[in-house]
Amino acid sequence: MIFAANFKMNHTRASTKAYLDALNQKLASKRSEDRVFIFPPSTALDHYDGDFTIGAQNAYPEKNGAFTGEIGLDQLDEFGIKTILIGHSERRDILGEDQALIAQKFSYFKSKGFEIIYCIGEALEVREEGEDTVMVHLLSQFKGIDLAYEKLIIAYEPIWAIGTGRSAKVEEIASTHSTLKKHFDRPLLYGGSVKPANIKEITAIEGVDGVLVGSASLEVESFTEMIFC
Ligand SMILES: O=C[C@H](O)COP(=O)(O)O
Repeated sequence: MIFAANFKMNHTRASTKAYLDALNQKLASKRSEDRVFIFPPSTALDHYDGDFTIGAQNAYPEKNGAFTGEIGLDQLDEFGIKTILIGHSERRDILGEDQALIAQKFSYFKSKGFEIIYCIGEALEVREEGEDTVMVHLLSQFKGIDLAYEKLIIAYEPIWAIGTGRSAKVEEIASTHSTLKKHFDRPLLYGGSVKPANIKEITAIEGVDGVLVGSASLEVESFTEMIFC
């Protein structure tokens, strides 16, 4: 099982270090087959020792250059970062990343051998049109994405469940994951209001290979409670 924490625009260098120190103490008894990823803000990227993988929430698909406000490969290399989130709905909807840029990022970081957690998800109005419409939308988000890439992990995150405290229903997750998995043979995470109260039922669903957690990962106690569920 994969447990990934996306801090989004939360935590600092200091609080991330404190979080990871506390996490390390708890991971000693982690199931060996489980993997833990932490995606802190870019300002907190650094070399950290521990049984977890640190990843970048975002980066520009260039080594370096005139890209004001961005970080690129050079800045990730400095801290040995080789894992990245791409396609998160907040990058798509708030930061305006279109599929062309997302695919460009995917191709670039794939060419550099990065492990990629690639995010897809639909808005409520798409979900309300039914499963067939949802699937057409989700599959459209794979345009330009190599689904056979061996370092690819996919995260299905219904946008209407993100940050709402209400995850998708078990049957919705089961059905969507089952259909998606007909299109690729890669780990598939669920994200969208995962928390200690629902982690057991969500990770028990066939086709769920892990979770990508936002709000409920911000406190180390909550995140580790889910890892040891
Ligand atoms: O990347 C994490 C997802 O956006 C889920 O966020 P959430 O757990 O706060 O709903």
